[in-house]
Amino acid sequence: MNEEILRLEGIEKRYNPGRPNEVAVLRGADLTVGRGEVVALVAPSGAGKSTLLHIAGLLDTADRGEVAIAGEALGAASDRRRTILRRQEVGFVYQFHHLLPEFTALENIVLPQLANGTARAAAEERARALLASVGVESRAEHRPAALSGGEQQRVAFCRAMANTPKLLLADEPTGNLDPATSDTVFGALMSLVRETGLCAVIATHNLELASRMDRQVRLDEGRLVPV
Ligand SMILES: Nc1ncnc2c1ncn2[C@@H]1O[C@H](COP(=O)(O)OP(=O)(O)OP(=O)(O)O)[C@@H](O)[C@H]1O
Repeated sequence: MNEEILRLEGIEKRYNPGRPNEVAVLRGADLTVGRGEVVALVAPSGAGKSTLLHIAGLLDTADRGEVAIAGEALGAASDRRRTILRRQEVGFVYQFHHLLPEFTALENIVLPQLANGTARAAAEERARALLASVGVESRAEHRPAALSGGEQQRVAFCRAMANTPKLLLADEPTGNLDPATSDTVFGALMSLVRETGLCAVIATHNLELASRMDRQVRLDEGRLVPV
């Protein structure tokens, strides 16, 4: 395997522990993904895909188990360290774009870079290059509401890539698009990922899209098994 970018080991997660509505979602999930590798995460609705991605992306914590990003084990890391790593090394894409409605496409990609300490001119240059790489450079000055669903999602990919993360996590990134648009937009995402040599974990219900990734894993009773 290439350099290890993401390692999940023995991840356990319950919601509402000790209550009648307790649900043990993850029960010892293991996954290791290397640089340049794209893994499809497939599972029925409610199996825990979002929970797993949130833990992998340091948005949530596991009850047990270890998360390591780019070789750094985060079990004992401070909240501050987790926030820095999340901002610098992880990009997220969701089913719905979550772009800031009052800002243009360009600004939506510039802002995370400014928050990360990049100078404005460099941030704008990178944002324009990213938009061009997914074919929406002509939409740079539009606000999200003036973009089609497929364009919004491409801009969301660019935002996820804004700070040149090592790890991209995507939760049903084309789940809200019609099949033809989903296909084109997924193609744009894959080219962007391939060009940058990113490591990616992409949750999808779409088995055809899953088959276009390097390998597939399935969540089965809280554990990850190869497909
Ligand atoms: N904050 C929470 N509190 C209680 N239960 C939760 C919480 N978040 C998720 N769950 C439950 O945990 C289980 C896994 O949820 P999760 O969203 O991770 O699944 P998923 O595989 O991503 O589903 P989908 O494909 O429908 O998005 C579900 O049964 C869900 O109801």
